[in-house]
Amino acid sequence: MRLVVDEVTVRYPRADRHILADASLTVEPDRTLAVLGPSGSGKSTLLSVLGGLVTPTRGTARVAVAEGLAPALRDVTAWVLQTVNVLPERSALDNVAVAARTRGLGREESRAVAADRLADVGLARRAGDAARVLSGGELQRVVIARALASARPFLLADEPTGQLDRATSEAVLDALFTTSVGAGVVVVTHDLAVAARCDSIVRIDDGRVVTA
Ligand SMILES: Nc1ncnc2c1ncn2[C@@H]1O[C@H](COP(=O)(O)OP(=O)(O)OP(=O)(O)O)[C@@H](O)[C@H]1O
Repeated sequence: MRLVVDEVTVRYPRADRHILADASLTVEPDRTLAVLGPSGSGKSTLLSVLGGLVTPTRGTARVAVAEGLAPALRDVTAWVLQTVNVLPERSALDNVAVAARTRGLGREESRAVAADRLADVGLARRAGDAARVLSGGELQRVVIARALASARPFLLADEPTGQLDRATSEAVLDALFTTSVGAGVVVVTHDLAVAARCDSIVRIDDGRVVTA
């Protein structure tokens, strides 16, 4: 299974310019891909196209499968966003279990999956703590555990280490890259050190995706 963006142009309603223009990209399973580019160049927009949240004005974005009916982009992607969308009063475990529930798992099974994924990112001992008492780096690992708990084949990470210092950022990236083995991972970043840890790097240049 691959994610394929084919000559996609995106122009937001009432915007006076194209954000993406004939952008093409393939996201491979089991590979990590960094997307670089200046602020406003369309990195998050490209990620939203890959996640099926933004429909291209022209061109296509789709899941390509070897045989059978291709699933929708939304059904094969999970998001690692910055931590604003964590429920602060709920425990780390509850926050992660929510994603397992969306897979149709029952309550107890979801909690068991959540506990496993929190252990994967090194947070087993914080599972019962309310999200609001966790540090920024810990919260970001909760967000990764939540994406992993949804068991989607592709992870879309938008500036996953944007607000973290170097050491914390390294720990978060370790969690992301070691636990996501088997998934295709797309990481939008400004940080060259983050990009250097990925299998390949592209840049958005004047609306197009170019190999960096
Ligand atoms: N829903 C929207 N409607 C109109 N314009 C939008 C919308 N979303 C983004 N834009 C505009 O599209 C451009 C690209 O935004 P995008 O968030 O994709 O860039 P980015 O490269 O991720 O930027 P940053 O690095 O600053 O997060 C910006 O000029 C932004 O204002």
